Amino acid sequence: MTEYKIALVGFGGVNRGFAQLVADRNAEWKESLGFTIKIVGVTDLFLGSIVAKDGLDAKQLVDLPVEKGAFAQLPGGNAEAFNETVIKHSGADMIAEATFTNPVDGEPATTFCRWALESGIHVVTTNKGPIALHGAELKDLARRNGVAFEYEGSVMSGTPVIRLARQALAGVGVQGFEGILNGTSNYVLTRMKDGLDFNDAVAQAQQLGYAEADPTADVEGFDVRLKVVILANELLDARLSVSDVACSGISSISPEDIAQASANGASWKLIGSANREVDGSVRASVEARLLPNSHPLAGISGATNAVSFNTGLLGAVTVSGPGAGRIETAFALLSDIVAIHATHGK
Ligand SMILES: NC(=O)c1ccc[n+]([C@@H]2O[C@H](COP(=O)([O-])OP(=O)(O)OC[C@H]3O[C@@H](n4cnc5c(N)ncnc54)[C@H](O)[C@@H]3O)[C@@H](O)[C@H]2O)c1
Ligand SMILES: N[C@@H](CCO)C(=O)O
Repeated sequence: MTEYKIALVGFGGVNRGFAQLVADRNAEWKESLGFTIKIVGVTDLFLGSIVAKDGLDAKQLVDLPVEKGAFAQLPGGNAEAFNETVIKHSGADMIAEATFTNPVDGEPATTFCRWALESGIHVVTTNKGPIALHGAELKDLARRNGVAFEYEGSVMSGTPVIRLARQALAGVGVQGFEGILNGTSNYVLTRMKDGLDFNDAVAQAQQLGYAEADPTADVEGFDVRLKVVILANELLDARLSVSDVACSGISSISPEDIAQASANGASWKLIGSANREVDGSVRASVEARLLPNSHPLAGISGATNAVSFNTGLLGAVTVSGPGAGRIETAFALLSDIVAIHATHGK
């Protein structure tokens, strides 16, 4: 029986959700997936860090209070976040990187991924920064070190998109895509339609664990821009940079705009898209669009996301499911580990 030793880097909503899955389902995974997970280290800027090569009690981790330096309350724990020690020296086979997404330079998460990959440690991550901004370098680093770099949760949370398109749609001829790729902004637009004020709707999305550390990234389209870059580079071989993608958000949409759209049988949606042009180049954008209610994306509500791939052989192929959420995104980490088990399993 395979037992994967994992270190959790960042212990906010997503990795705490992952610890919850481990606490609840490890025994079941032994039967259904052929492996179990042992958490051997955790590090978080706010909570501190802890290493236990014999394994930590996942339930105890889940129940840890969200207080500065809280890991010091556990035997062997420390109030300081010894990120490098936990990543390189906890004895982990893999790290689950889930610190905040930095849309400017992808740091410090990119450095955390490099430390792991250079040390021959697999990386699973839900963080969009390292992939959108340094994806080619990190994939190459993983390949050269014989380890995996998996990031299914970086787009549409636990809903399968990246591996689905990469594997199940291989050969179908993906020409482009358009989608609702941010849970927070779609939740905000939906709640505004119900009559809630913009700021209250954003606060609710934060409460529910959907929003970025700085929700400006959600409502101004920056988060979708990273996801468009990730999908375009992955599926259209586009080699796009963030600066190649024109980007605007939803913050200028007023309650009156939303009411008027409803009266006219239409809905405002934040749409990320990319398409291959006749000359082979890829054009991508993020913008709020007014969709008639007959449009397949118009009825996608709340934190649900959807992406429609324009393919040569099948026409439109649309995937819809949760776009954000702690447990939903923690599942993406599990799906990455399942993929690693299939390709690198012991
Ligand atoms: N929550 C979601 O629905 C969701 C969905 C998909 C992807 N993501 C991405 O997953 C990642 C984690 O999301 P989350 O909701 O858990 O965020 P979060 O803000 O709840 O947790 C992030 C944690 O990282 C820690 N951290 C920040 N800087 C650090 C550093 N330098 N060293 C160590 N720890 C550090 C913070 O203290 C915090 O506890 C983010 O990159 C986010 O964009 C989140
Ligand atoms: N803040 C992001 C998390 C998922 O990437 C969202 O709301 O979609």
